[in-house]
Amino acid sequence: MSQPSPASLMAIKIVIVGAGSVGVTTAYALLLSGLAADIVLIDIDGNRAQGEAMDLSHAGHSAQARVRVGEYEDCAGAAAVIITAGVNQKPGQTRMDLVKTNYALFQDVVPRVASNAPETVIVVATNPVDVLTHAAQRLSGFPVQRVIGSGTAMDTTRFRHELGHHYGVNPRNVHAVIIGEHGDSQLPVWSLASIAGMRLRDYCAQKAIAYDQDAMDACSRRTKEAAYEIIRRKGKTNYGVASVLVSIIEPIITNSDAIITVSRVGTYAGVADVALSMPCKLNRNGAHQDVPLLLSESERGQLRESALSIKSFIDSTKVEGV
Ligand SMILES: NC(=O)C1=CN([C@@H]2O[C@H](COP(=O)(O)OP(=O)(O)OC[C@H]3O[C@@H](n4cnc5c(N)ncnc54)[C@H](O)[C@@H]3O)[C@@H](O)[C@H]2O)C=CC1
Ligand SMILES: CC(=O)C(=O)O
Repeated sequence: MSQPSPASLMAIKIVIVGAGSVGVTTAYALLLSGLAADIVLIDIDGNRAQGEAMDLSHAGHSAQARVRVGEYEDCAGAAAVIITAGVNQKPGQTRMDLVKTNYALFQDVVPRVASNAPETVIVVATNPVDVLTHAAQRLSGFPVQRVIGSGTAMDTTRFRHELGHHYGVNPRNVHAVIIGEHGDSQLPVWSLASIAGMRLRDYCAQKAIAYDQDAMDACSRRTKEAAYEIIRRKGKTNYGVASVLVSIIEPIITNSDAIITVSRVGTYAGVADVALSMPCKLNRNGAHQDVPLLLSESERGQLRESALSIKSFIDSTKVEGV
């Protein structure tokens, strides 16, 4: 697969549905990345979106790149459509508390995206992201690989940050993933976590330091609770997710086969027709699960619990006939 030239990158259009906090921070990060020439914001509050687009336009560092307000017809020809529209958590709420409101919104938004951009890749950020990734796939009728939830890419970033801080290494050089739900039933894959090609216990042995299980548990606990802690203090999260969304968009645009933990519809630990996060290969055709992750028995059990939990919320949206 060939990489697009800088000239063809400049023809790339990305649409962001939802010009709230996550949407505009993502537009800003995308603009500064230089990956897209045409960034289109769609929001029910057209006036505010217009103001955001005007402000963002002045932040571009390329005369060719622009940010503008659009309608659903502008999704035509987009390399990806990112959906960030919807209510966010208030302090103390879980992501699943948002399901009813945001599912209803997806019933309106997704068919309009899909009918105008039948070849695009949909990237879902709205919470609860796994349930809504499943909804977006069903409502769009797209193949599963072309509907991606940002999923635990966010949690994996936080987890690597925690481990990198603990071991004193750059988080980019920590190979460790969070899988399952982008939410309370997520799980760290300790059996595969490594630094410098060594599993964590071997890394500690080689460094002649103790492997501290309590410290590791604290890293995964802080990862799981990060959004709650941030929302308790500032009412929302936006910078981390914007950066993660750009890292998901980049391999779609550049067709570069990056491996990222994103959410996708599939069968996981024996639970069929559910969306959750596993490491996927990302390219212009979406997210591909080529190789099943080698999990320990207990990790597989936890993954099944996570899948069943998400599935129960997916089923609740079906029961209500929405
Ligand atoms: N996946 C992740 O890691 C993260 C997900 N989120 C989620 O992203 C979503 C958005 O969060 P924020 O940007 O903070 O909320 P926000 O309230 O700042 O923005 C939401 C935007 O959606 C727009 N909107 C509402 N209904 C719409 C419709 N029918 N069509 C088009 N636009 C519509 C609103 O006008 C508003 O501009 C929430 O569900 C939140 O939980 C937030 C942070 C991280
Ligand atoms: C809000 C949310 O889902 C997050 O920051 O992880």
